[in-house]
Amino acid sequence: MVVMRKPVPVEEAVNNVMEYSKTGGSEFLSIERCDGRRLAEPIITKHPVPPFDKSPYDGFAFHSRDTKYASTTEPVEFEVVEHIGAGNVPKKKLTMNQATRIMTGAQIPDGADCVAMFEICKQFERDGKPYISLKRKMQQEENVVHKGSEIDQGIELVAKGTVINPGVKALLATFGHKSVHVTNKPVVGIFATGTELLEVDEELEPGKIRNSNAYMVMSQIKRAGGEPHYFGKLVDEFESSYKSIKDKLDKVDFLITTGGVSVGDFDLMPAIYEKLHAKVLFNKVAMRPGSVTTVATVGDKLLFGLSGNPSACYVGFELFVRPLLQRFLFNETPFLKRTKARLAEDFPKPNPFTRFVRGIIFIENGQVFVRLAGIDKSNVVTSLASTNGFMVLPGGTRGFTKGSQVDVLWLDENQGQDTF
Ligand SMILES: Nc1nc2c(c(=O)[nH]1)N[C@H]1C(S)=C(S)[C@@H](COP(=O)(O)OP(=O)(O)OC[C@H]3O[C@@H](n4cnc5c(N)ncnc54)[C@H](O)[C@@H]3O)O[C@H]1N2
Ligand code: MOO
Ligand SMILES: [Mg+2]
Repeated sequence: MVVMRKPVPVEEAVNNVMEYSKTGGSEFLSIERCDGRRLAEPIITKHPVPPFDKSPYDGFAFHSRDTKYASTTEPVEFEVVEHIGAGNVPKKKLTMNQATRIMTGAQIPDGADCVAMFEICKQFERDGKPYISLKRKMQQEENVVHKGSEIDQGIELVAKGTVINPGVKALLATFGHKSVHVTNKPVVGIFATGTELLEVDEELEPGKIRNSNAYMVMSQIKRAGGEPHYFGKLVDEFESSYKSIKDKLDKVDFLITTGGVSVGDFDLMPAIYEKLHAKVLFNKVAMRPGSVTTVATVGDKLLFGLSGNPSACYVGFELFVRPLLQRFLFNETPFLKRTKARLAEDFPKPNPFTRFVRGIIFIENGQVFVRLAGIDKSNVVTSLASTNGFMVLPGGTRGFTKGSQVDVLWLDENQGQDTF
């Protein structure tokens, strides 16, 4: 007789799993190879930015007091005593009515407090020497970018756990990080269970299907910042499956199996958990799809028994595995981003359990909408390719009409949130 399982509310199940979360270690990577990884330490400014007073324009630097009486009728004249480009340091200290020809990004010479752009200066020569004249007053500090005006030294700019994007990269380079301290990727092992499974390069045979879950889950692991280790597929045979799973447990940070978690005669995972002396946190969640999702611990390792049905497997990963991987990577907002969206079509099915419908979230006229990505069945695989989020339809409802407001979870969004 099949033992009845007690469904746990999804939020309770997620929070229960998160109690077993752990953070990972860290490693150094070259600045060229750290894209998409997360910082293992904050970026703290090592020096002021900019590190010296500089010119924002190509023009002439001089002292503004010399322009006090400048006008269209009485232009002021400066002798140009030096010429510097960015990267060169001015050697001359300017005195009255002297100017330096200066390029964008070059250091302001001593004795100057402003820069006039080429466009407002008239250039000429007298006795073989370069001169300029100017018909307007300049303000003190006009067109000077001051040392530290962007940011001072010793300030935390980017928090630990932040994803290294091109902007973060610019800061790493600005402050001289040739190698970057990043969080380790969690190593996630995968077994796909099922005698019916063929490998991806095998021809179809009667009663068999190709193993899509393993490749889908590997890709989900990568998207969540982890490193997948695929250990192959297991036929539904107890001893060999038990042994393979036991052998690999201490080689990974997390272990995922797909299939074999329900109540079928060849669903071996419940018996395998028992023989492993695993503590089963739950084996039924009040949600669709993925109600059979099982999470267990063996020592300090978490085992995720995801459903064999592709859509259920996909949802189970995003709700239960992803936040743990994010936490491992020091992400302070490990849960999927949740916002409101309007249903772009009717969804007439009643919901005994909370439903996570694979959806396409889109924006039209500034409003967020969501529509079905395809057939809403646990055993389908075809709706997953266009899925970019889940509609969250609460249990105990009789369906939803077009235009209703529902919660959506965003899958491609890096900016998560700190609660489920
Ligand atoms: N009497 C009951 N039967 C079922 C229940 C139940 O409560 N009582 N739950 C149903 C629900 S809900 C789901 S979901 C499935 C879960 O099944 P399992 O997790 O045990 O998975 P399997 O039986 O191994 O396979 C189910 C289905 O998925 C296909 N599959 C498996 N692995 C893969 C793979 N790697 N790639 C692609 N497809 C895969 C498999 O061939 C089956 O068709 O149980 C219901 N039954
Ligand atoms: O676990 Mo099942 O996915 O509810 O169809
Ligand atoms: Mg089964």
